[in-house]
Amino acid sequence: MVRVKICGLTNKESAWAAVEAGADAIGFVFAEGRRRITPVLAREIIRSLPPYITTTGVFVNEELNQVNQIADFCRLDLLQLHGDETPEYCNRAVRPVVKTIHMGAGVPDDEYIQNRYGERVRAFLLDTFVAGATGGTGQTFPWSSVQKMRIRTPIILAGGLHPVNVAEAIRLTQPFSVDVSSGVETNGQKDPAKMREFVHAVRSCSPVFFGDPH
Ligand SMILES: O=C(O)c1ccccc1N[C@@H]1O[C@H](COP(=O)(O)O)[C@@H](O)[C@H]1O
Repeated sequence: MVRVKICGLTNKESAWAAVEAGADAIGFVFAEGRRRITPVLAREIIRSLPPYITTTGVFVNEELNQVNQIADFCRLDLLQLHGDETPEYCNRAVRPVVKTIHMGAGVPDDEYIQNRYGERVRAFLLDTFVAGATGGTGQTFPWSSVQKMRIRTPIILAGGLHPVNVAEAIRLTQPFSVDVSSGVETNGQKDPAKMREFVHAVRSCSPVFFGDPH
């Protein structure tokens, strides 16, 4: 079953709507941008959640002590790092790390990435490279490039997914999980109906893995 993470939640109502839509994981952005949330509010939301929902904090080139403090304060389960964080940085994080690979027109040097980060991260998140941005852009990248990659660590597919395109994205990339932010928003706010449609689309197409998913 392909897991679903809904990211960029900024208030309790939308976090609960994501959970009620069936998301396995939810994400809070602590980096600059319109979806930024304060640690105090994120902690309050996380404390209110039911069990078995994985909570993720999104950071971009943040000072490591600050990341670790926020992780402890909010009781985050995972850290999603979207900048130039090194393997050593990932090693010293107090929570398991999901490291983003920004996908451009071609296939990245995935063997190099796997060798550097593979032992230090829980998963790689593939997001679209957009000049001047670090994530949450709503832009897709060519999914066919994922088929050429030899990453052995679980892959989370992100970047411009929405309820209509996610089934095709899963078919082409066979990820462990998908991650969405812009594609379940209306006028910049999380839309409960779109979140439900997104989860439904993923559940309707998810194959059962018996092999080695990535
Ligand atoms: O959502 C943001 O504002 C954000 C800011 C900085 C880094 C990452 C961010 N979000 C992540 O970006 C991807 C793709 O989002 P989208 O679906 O294309 O809008 C996703 O993993 C978000 O977690």
